[in-house]
Formats: sequence, C-alpha cells, structure tokens
Amino acid sequence: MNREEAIEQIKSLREELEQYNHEYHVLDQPSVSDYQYDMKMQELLKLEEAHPDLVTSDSPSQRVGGEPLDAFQKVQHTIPMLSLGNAFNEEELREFDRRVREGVDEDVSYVCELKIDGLAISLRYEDGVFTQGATRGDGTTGEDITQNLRTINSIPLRIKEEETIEVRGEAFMPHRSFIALNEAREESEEEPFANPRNAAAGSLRQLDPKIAASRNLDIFLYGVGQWDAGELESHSERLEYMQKLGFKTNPEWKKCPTIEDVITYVNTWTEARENLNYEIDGIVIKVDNLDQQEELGFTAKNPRWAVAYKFPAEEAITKITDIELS
Ligand SMILES: NC(=O)c1cnc(OC2CCCC2)nc1N
Repeated sequence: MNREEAIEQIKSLREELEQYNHEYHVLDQPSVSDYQYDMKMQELLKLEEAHPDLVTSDSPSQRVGGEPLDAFQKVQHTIPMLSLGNAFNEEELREFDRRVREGVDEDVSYVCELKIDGLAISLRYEDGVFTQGATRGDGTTGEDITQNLRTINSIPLRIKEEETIEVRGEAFMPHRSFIALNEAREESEEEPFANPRNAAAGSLRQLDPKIAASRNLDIFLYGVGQWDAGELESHSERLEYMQKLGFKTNPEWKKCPTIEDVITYVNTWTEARENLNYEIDGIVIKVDNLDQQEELGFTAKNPRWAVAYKFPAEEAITKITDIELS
C-alpha cells in the first residue's frame, strides 16, 4: 500500500471506529461485535505504526495517553463553573418558583434533569477537536485532567461540527464499575471506595492515565461554558444540539412547564432512582429560556435560575450493594 492509499485507509478506519465508539458508548446501540471493532482497531494501529507522522490526537487509537504526569496543571475557567443552591422539600421548590416568577414578568417554563452524583468537569473543543478537560475546582480554577478524560469512551475526541465550544457535565462511575472496582480492591487488600462519587473523583485524580482508563468511567453533559457561536434560545435546545454534536446527554431530562410538573418529576424519580445504574443525589431544575436565565442572573454563589432539589439522605451504599449483578 503506498502512502496515498495509507492516508485514505487511515481516514476511513478512523471514521468507522469513531462511529462504532459513538454507537456503543453514547447511544448504547452497538452495530458491530467487539471482535469486529477490535479487528478494525488493530488495522488502524498497524497503519499508524507504519506511518507515525499520520497519528493525530483525535485518532481513536489515542485514548490512553502517554506517560504518567508529575502533577496536574491549573486551568482558569473562562466562564465560572457555578454551584447550585439547594431545596430540600416541596415548599422550598414552590418558594424557588415564586422567586423566579417575581424576577421575570412573562411566563416561565422549567427543564428538570437528574442530578448525577459524580465530578463536575468542563470539556473544551477547538474546531471540533477535544483539546482540554478540567475539573470544576473552586469554580474559577480547576485542574487539567485532559489525559484522564480522554480515556472515557463516551467523551468524543472529535465532534460532528468544527465548533469551538466548551461543554460542562458530570463524570461518574456506573454501579457495575463501582462494585467490580471495590471487589478488586478488597482482593488486593486496598481500602474500598465509600461511594461511586469518591471512586470517580479518585480515578480522575490519578496521574497515570492507564489507571483512569481501567476504571470504566462515564459522563453526561448538561451545559455549555464559552460558546461564541451559540444563538439558541433555550436550555432544552442546547441539550438537543449537544446530543446532535455527538455528546452524551442524560436521556431522562424533561421540559416541566409548571412547578406542579416539576414536583411530579421529583416524586417520580425519588422512587425510580433505585432502578438506575448510576447514583443521583437529586434533581436539577432550570429555567428553560436563556433570556430569562440572564434576566434572573446570579447571587454571590449560585444562579437564581436553577436549584438542586436534594433527595433525603439514605443509606445509598446499601442500595448499591443490594444490587444483584445480573
Ligand atoms: N450534577 C448534575 O447532574 C448537574 C449539575 N449542575 C447542573 O447545572 C448547573 C451548572 C451551573 C448552573 C446549573 N446540571 C446538572 N444536571
């Protein structure tokens, strides 16, 4: 095979592997077997080995990066990563609704999302290529954990448009990965992790990306940071657009026009959360219209246009260990 043919073959293998990866890890609808995927990956690895100058950072072969880091670099978030104010009961949700309606004179509609109990992260893409990923940190300064985030298969190394965009979401450890990890740690007489959130945080703070890669982490994206081209009008449109770009968004988000709809959604998921294969610690309620979000603005710490309803604390750990691994 001459160089021109190799360039073409590498390009087509990458597109094929990216599609298979998206189907398996983002859509959970694989169209080929693991064996077929592995064969294609072997073909790509062989071609890249023969033509090392053709390897680029967005190649599907480049997920598990280089050598362990000595330390993480600091990252300044262009747009602060805010924390949410809390509501602990129905009355506080209605109070939130009253305050919102006082702040905007026209009608308000909400979006409800499951509050994933993981680690808040920010992903930066330049001309459609994943260039940097960081922890929330203190909201203004986070840690650059790009190498570790690249190992999360549901994070695309390249998105479907050549957008320069920053998206925010929650990295987490699914229950199955958590139970398997703690079993392995007990085998090797290491301290088990108390909960999936600590396990996810501990995994992403590993300086060796090979360890992070072994932890089977996942992610749901739920917001945007810096995005100059953004001209959508609502948060729900943003979620739909992010999904179109190839990002994994949580399938359970829902438009809830009134606070009654919000309360119904909260009550539904207070019960149904035990059927999920990941931890949630509440529900996030957001004003859907972006102009109204802007009008409402922020307090010193939190947005006035969003609130986190927190589930009553429970023995979450017993819930997880009760799961029968089918
Ligand atoms: N843990 C979650 O699932 C989650 C956290 N935060 C947000 O939105 C915040 C972010 C900044 C203002 C609203 N949404 C979520 N779904």
